[in-house]
Amino acid sequence: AEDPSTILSRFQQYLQINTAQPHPNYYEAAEFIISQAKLLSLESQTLEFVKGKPLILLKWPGNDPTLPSILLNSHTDVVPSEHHKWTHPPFSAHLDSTTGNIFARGSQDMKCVGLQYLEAIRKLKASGFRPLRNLYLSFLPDEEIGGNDGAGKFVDSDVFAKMNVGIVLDEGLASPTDNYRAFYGERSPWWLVVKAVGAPGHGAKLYDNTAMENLLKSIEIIRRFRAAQFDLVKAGQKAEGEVISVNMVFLKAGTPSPSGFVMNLQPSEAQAGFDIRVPPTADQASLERRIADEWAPASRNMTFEFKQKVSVNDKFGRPAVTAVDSSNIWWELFEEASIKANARLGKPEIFPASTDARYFRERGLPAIGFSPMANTPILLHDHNEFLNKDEYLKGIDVYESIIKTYASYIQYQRDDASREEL
Ligand code: MET
Ligand SMILES: [Zn+2]
Ligand SMILES: [Zn+2]
Repeated sequence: AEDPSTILSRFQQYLQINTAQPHPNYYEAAEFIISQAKLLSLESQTLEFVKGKPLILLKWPGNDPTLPSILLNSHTDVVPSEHHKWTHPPFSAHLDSTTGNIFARGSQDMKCVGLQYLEAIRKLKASGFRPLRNLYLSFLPDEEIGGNDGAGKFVDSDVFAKMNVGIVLDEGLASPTDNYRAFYGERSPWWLVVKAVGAPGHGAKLYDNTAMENLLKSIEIIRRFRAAQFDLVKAGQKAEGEVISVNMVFLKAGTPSPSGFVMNLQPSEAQAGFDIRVPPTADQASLERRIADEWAPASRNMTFEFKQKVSVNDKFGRPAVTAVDSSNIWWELFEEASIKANARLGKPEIFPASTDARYFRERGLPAIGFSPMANTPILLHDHNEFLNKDEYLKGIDVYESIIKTYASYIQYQRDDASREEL
């Protein structure tokens, strides 16, 4: 077997490529991935649906290419970081020799997963394994800024249609406990801007219907809603992914002046932005009504606009979730493979944020969110994001088991039923 330090140094190499938004070095990442693919004799292809945003597609052909394929997805971009607030620079991929923790932006979200797929394939190849069905790996751009130019374009492409994908694996979250976490759905992002207008006037005058007052009423109502949702989580009645979250992310109002803002003028416009995440089981229409009637009512001189509004339903009008019971053979195989790898899974969950998996589920494809990181604090998008080297190495074995199980599964007629209706 290969020396773990060689495996880890490849991970570090990938982490050292600065693919932070808003200017990810996509081409350097692409070059690295393609060079790794070559060493593994995988077919590779660069797709540039949007200029400057390359998508890398790798293929390990199966013995029976007519069977639905497996897609192992990851994204190459990462979120920005405040370098000076980190103990080790975010692109140093520093390996702490005492703890074995590897510090880097992307160590959890989600360069770990992208390379673990490749390392698992390396091991399978070394053992002489041959996949029965086609196995694809996609390394997508754009995830952290919405995915429209990455996953969005990919799922609409002819290339994707020809791949005949049967199951997608995408990212999950770290787990602070011994159990790994698996996700069968995710909350839909609704990015809402509410705007108030009102009569401008002297800063000393008390009068009704100012823009500020109108906006503040909305903010109060939204805060009450937020608190009620949060209470359900705090009381243990609902998981994080099962409530509607709403967080104010900006406030904008006032008349600028050289020294800051004009202090004796009540502005005629004010706005606030909210990041709302809606569970797939939520009543979308009722939330829409709530926004129009209570959060931004025309009667209070308010308007609203969505910067992003992803439907909670798939293209068939059903909640965009993947079945995690015996009706979904891919879920059963996933569980079976985890047991074989000695990986304990918690109860499947709704991912509280958003991933590219939504683009696949929206098309009715089953997708499982999974990042094998147990005993790990959740640090995605945080300072000092890290992954322990042993967790990383263990994750490779878990993927080895999953890929082997998926790629050797022979689809019997019995199991075709659930796919057929797709
Ligand atoms: N993954 C990021 C998030 O959940 C960006 C997704 S685009 C809505 O915020
Ligand atoms: Zn992220
Ligand atoms: Zn991610």
